[in-house]
Amino acid sequence: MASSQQHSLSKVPPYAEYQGIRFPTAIVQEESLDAMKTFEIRDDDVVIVSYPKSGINWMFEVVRKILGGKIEENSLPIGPEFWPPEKQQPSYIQLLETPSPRLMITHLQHQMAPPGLTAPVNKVKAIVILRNPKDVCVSSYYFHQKSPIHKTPESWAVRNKDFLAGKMPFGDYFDHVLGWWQMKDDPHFLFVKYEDMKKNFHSSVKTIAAFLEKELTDEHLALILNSCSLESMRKTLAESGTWRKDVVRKGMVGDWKNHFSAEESARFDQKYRERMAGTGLEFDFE
Ligand SMILES: Nc1ncnc2c1ncn2[C@@H]1O[C@H](COP(=O)(O)OS(=O)(=O)O)[C@@H](OP(=O)(O)O)[C@H]1O
Repeated sequence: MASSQQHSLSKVPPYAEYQGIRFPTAIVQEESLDAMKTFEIRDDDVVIVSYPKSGINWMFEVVRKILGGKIEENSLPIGPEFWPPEKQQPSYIQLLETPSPRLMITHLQHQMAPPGLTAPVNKVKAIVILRNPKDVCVSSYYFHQKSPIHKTPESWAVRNKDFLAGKMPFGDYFDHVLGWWQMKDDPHFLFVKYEDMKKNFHSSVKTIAAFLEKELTDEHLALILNSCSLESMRKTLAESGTWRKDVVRKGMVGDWKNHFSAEESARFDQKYRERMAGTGLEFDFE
């Protein structure tokens, strides 16, 4: 991966590799990835982690509304590895200058994350949002057709194969999920599945608030449930005038059934069994 201070969207190739992982060069630069090795995580940081298209924006809205105050007022989903083209400086520098408490997101794999996030002595609170790979694959297929930072998939069949082969921005889905799953017994980590949020949003929000040590009044809870519903978020993000305008699409579990052939599904199932066997990690696919 070549480092570049000039990274207007039209001039860069869509992806470059860093330590064997593909990154969208329009928003992730080598300098930022290098900086992750020493980027300081603070004890009172809250970090949301996900593989792309797993619901990180949904989780971000929920968490910022639970935390309230300055975090709710000021926060945009900023990842320390990002360098949005419209910004003069990389996000990690902006985050260094951000007063505590900070709320940030990351799509980095476990081994590339700032060491303070995964160290045994960490005090940070990290929430990992996970989603079944079939729906993630479909979500990426549509998002990458719209997003200027991604290559438009050649076809559904190619996207399906590339996803299983791990040829995706931010790397292989299974590597990503299994890397972070190593933290499952760490009390500073909370793992939440997209499918569980869909099934019982009310209890998911309460679990997340308890993890963040925030008491929610009934009124506050109702406000979160309402403002983070699929339709509310569709409206607010569509009006955001940012890349987030295309984030909310169907927002359902099982859309893969409208896209996968029987053969594609069987290939996914086999890969899933191979990679997930013995991890105890299971998803609802329906
Ligand atoms: N409120 C709410 N409820 C349910 N689902 C929601 C919500 N907000 C976002 N979404 C769905 O999350 C998918 C986008 O994931 P990410 O936010 O991780 O995308 S990104 O990686 O930041 O581009 C994308 O999934 P798909 O609809 O399957 O494409 C969004 O629709």
